[in-house]
Amino acid sequence: SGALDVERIREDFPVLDREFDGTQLVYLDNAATTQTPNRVIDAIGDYYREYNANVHRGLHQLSQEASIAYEEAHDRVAEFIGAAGREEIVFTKNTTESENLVAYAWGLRELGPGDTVVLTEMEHHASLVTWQQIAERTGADVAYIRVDQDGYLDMDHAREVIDDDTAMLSALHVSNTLGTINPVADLVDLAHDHDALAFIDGAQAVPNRPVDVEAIDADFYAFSGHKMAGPTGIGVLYGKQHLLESMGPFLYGGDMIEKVTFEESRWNELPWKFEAGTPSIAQGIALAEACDYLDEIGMGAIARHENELAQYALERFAEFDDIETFGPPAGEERGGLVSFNLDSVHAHDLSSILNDYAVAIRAGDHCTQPLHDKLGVAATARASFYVYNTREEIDVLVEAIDDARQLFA
Ligand SMILES: Cc1ncc(COP(=O)(O)O)c(CN[C@@H]2CONC2=O)c1O
Repeated sequence: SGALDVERIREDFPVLDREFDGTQLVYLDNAATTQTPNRVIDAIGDYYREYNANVHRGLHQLSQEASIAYEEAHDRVAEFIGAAGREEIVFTKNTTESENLVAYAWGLRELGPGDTVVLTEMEHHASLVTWQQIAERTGADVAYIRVDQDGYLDMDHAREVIDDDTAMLSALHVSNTLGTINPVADLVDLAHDHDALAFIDGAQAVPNRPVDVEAIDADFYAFSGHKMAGPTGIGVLYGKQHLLESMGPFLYGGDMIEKVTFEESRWNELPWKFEAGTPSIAQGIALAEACDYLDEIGMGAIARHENELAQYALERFAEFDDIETFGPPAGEERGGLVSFNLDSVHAHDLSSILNDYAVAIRAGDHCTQPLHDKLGVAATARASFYVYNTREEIDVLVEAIDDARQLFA
């Protein structure tokens, strides 16, 4: 579809009308969390107002309605990412829990001395720390695919690092710090060439661009609802059915069982085996609504819009010789974010000054401390864009940065 009708889209997001001391909010922290459209907010309200009940088919009408809506939300998410069906869609709390589920339920049992988990230098702590810990517990090793000076994965190094000792590759689809879009299908092929599994962290991809997990051929794929116009408290783990069937549960308790005796327990069918206890029912139902909302805009159009804004931000930043930007060079496609530093002002100071102008960005390490060490910076400022952002908002950001520059001159 064509360009986004941003003005019309903005009407769906009440929070964008916020003003601080008469200054209109400019929300540019979407890689951290996106705002929530009325339709998604209403989906949550409707659940609690009209059919709040515990799920897994209690024998009364409300529970039937809640169960069906919650289960069908899995079908909708499967369709959104090109998965076969609900058996491959586990609802978790967030991307982090999805990563931990695989690390514990697959890694603890399958990894041992001599095995290697291959990560990338740009990994988010959700995967990097998780696999680092599981490797330590199992005696496995961890290796990192290098990132080059333009913020791209060094694929020659990837071909070297991924070898017959590799048991698992865990890689970002899109970097939340660099904006780099990784060649995930090629990475998965490399892992499969060496009989390794591949886990793709899609937290910054599913919300922002078309994702087809079967085309990528990922064994596992994770993302969060709150980064795709959905609520917090809901994340997704996609897993190939035969792998999820072969894995033991991650969390134990009610709903994830089929039969329990004093001697033993048998597990429920997929995906419920991995959904112990009362799930985030309203959030799961609202996530399906978010999928509808985004599909109506068009994921391809969203990716183009975000890249255009990122390129415009790079263009504006390039007007100043004291702004260093990170990630792929201007003109090369990237995710909808730009991390940058202003020479004379620490990212934290810049972020708090921008807040005085009602401009919301994020400053820090973005849960990629090893990458920041490699970049030689303690922190970066990051502007990240979504469907409701405009070029004019980037102009406001640049003007506010200029005021900050004067303040510290
Ligand atoms: C690439 C990536 N992986 C995993 C996560 C973890 O997601 P959850 O917090 O939903 O488990 C994030 C969150 N992004 C962080 C959160 O804030 N700012 C960021 O860039 C992320 O960007």
